[in-house]
Amino acid sequence: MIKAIVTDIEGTTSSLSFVKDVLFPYARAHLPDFIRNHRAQTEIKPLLAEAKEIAGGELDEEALIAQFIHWIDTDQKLTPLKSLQGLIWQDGYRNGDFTGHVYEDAVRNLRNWFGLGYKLYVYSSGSVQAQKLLFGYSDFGDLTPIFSGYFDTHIGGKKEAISYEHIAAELGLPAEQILFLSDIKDELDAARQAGFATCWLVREQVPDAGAEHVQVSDFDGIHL
Ligand SMILES: CSCCC(=O)C(=O)COP(=O)(O)O
Ligand SMILES: [Mg+2]
Repeated sequence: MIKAIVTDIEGTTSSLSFVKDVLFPYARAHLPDFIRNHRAQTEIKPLLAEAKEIAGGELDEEALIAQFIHWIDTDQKLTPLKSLQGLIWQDGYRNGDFTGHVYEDAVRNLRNWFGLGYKLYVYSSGSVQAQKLLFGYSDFGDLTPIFSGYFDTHIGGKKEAISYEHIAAELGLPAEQILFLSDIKDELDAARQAGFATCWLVREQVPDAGAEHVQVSDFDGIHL
């Protein structure tokens, strides 16, 4: 019996296009000045140091900026990049440059499940701050009250079964009582390996006849 639902964001609650065509370009455009203006701040310094370590070289500031831009362009799910993006997007949301895209069917069903007593969580490669911003400044207003918690790459990569084991431990629930929603098969495979129930959102994809996961075209197809 499902007691909690953990949802991915990009491609699941929210469109790929919002992330790729709105969020990533905004971060790409503002990242150079953001680093130049905030490099000495206590919140930023460790992110820059971690990024340099991942890049594996003694990068000066401009080379580091170029490295970050390359990581954005190649959609790398690296924790310091994701944290930095969250900080940059904060201004965009607060200034009203954009609101967080969430599909209507996702909002309606998440609200319904919340009302029925299911615990709702988010697990995304985007930082916890970025997740809270997207749902806090969503097209449907502030959706954060319906969520009980958020997980990002600090708990581990989304294609690693151990990450889902850690999430189940944090939730204090047996894995089989947790439903994971995602648009990426490798993530669903990892969750299934950890014992989670899974559901594959195939909104903009062709369904895969051979897949082990339940496939739905939107949240209306999910039956708990
Ligand atoms: C949290 S909003 C930005 C989404 C993002 O940066 C990203 O990498 C999407 O990853 P997801 O795990 O939600 O597919
Ligand atoms: Mg996704």
